[in-house]
Amino acid sequence: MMFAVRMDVEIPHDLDPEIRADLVAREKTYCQERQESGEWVHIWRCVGQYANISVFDVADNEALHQVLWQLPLFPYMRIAVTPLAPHPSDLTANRGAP
Ligand SMILES: O=C(O)CC1=CCC(=O)O1
Repeated sequence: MMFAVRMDVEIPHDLDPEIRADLVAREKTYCQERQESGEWVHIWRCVGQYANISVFDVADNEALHQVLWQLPLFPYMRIAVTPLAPHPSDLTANRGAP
């Protein structure tokens, strides 16, 4: 199943800089591991915002929940999930269809 996920990050300004740097570094490693596994298909920066829009390809709702729940920055994020379905006008998805 495909999902679009918007993540808005709000790290408290008074968080210890070392803890902040560690969280951000672990977030990057985690994100790149999930990209390697094929679950995290896209990540795009929302220009001018500490936010991203990502696309996930996972088995089901529970699998997505587990991926998101384990984000190191999860406690500092607002997350909005949109389930995706093929669009009837998508040439790549409908090649060969009548
Ligand atoms: O910078 C962000 O948008 C938060 C984030 C999610 C995965 C990652 O590497 O950073």
